[in-house]
Amino acid sequence: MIKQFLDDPTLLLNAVGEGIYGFDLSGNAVFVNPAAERMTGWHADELLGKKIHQYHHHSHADGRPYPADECQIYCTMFDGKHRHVKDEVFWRKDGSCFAVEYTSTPVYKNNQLIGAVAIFRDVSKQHQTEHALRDALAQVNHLSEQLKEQNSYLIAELNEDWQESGLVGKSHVFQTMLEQIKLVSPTDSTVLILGENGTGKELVARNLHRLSGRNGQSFIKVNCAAFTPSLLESELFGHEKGAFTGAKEHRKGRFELANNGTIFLDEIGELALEAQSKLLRVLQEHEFERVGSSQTRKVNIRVIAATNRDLWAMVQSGCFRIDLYYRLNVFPITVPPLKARKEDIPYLCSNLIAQLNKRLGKQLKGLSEKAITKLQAYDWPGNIRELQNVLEREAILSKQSVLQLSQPLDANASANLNTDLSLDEAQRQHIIAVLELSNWQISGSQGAAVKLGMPESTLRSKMRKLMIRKNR
Ligand SMILES: Nc1ncnc2c1ncn2[C@@H]1O[C@H](COP(=O)(O)OP(=O)(O)OP(=O)(O)O)[C@@H](O)[C@H]1O
Repeated sequence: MIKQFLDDPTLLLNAVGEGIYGFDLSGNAVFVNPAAERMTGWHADELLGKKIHQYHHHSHADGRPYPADECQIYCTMFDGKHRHVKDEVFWRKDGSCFAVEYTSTPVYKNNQLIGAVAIFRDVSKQHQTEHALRDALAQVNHLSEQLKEQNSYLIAELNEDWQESGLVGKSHVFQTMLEQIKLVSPTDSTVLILGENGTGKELVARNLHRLSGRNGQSFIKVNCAAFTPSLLESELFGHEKGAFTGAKEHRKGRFELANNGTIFLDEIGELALEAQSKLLRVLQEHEFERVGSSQTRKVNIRVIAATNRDLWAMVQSGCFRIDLYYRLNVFPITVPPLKARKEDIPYLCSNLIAQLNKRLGKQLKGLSEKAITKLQAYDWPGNIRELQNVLEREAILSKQSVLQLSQPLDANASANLNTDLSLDEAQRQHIIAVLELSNWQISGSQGAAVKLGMPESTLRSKMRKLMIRKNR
């Protein structure tokens, strides 16, 4: 059996699936196997003894001529080196061509180069598959871009539902809080809103009022930390003319203004003990007197209070009246800090950026994925207010419509970074940033002077002093 193959080695060469051409040193065909015949359409007797480069290899795929002295197979016949070629075509007898991958190997007899053998494969199917794959990949990329755009559109749509409430968040903790709001808002119960600074306590209070039967009436806010104890009393209960120095006219207090509506006592933990007793009376009896008056007035109000303090600890240390504590703590709602609901950050950003676009007259599309990851890795001690500030800073500085967050998130870190700047230099940089934002327009409602809150003439003289000029 083996002997049969040894007697006629062409049996094996004729059986292989690859095309095989043998050449002598003049480039004439000395062997053509049946697979080569099938692939090219040229029969062996048409090629043997001829320079077959002219038959199957005369041009490149784009039609440019392929001179024989550049032919990689012929080169092997001259330099005796092996070659592996991938991006060429062979021409068929019918004038069409097909992509080939071939090797060109020198043939030696007694250490002397006597010719070359080219072994080739039709790789047009492989190329077609590769092209199809490349097309499919391009289509997938295109679709994924489209999806991303639609996704941000969907986020915006989603926020439309929330626009009225302003309360944005899908996280479990936040949804639980929204449920509580829905449950308690139609009642007249006193609500105590607890939570860190900037978490959205005021927004919750406004929504409690909006969803209540009192929503056609006033919502009156009092910031208990903003007044001295004596001023706060007149602020809450009003005063009569001449009740104290400076009381030139009688004035209604916030409780009277809130009659039939809602009063929101923000920062209730800052209330002085004396004011606490007076407040307790209103909450218990729904009545009070204006400062300087003995006339008792009755009001119908719903009370919502908020604090970022631990009121119970204040009760224990004697700074907060226990009876007032129990009066207020009827239905407590805790607003979660941002770090406890980081999955809400993309929704919040989408909403906050929409607000910034309106306010700053920008057309920001959103944040890059990297930026969102950066925001989610941060702990947000200042909560949503801090997030708002970061986005606003970035919106002012960014020249791109998709924010990348180039600035450090921690405002203290950025302040530290800037301590090296002189006051003039810090002013210079800020003015340039605002000018850039205003397209170097100084006057008008969209101009830099308005944004910087200074008269045009002051801005112009500052620009001269700080040598600020548009670089163009
Ligand atoms: N869920 C939310 N979605 C979108 N914006 C929010 C949300 N909660 C709060 N904000 C925004 O964050 C900012 C801070 O909210 P708010 O003033 O209600 O917080 P606060 O807890 O009352 O703060 P403070 O304790 O400092 O008074 C506001 O501009 C508010 O519109």
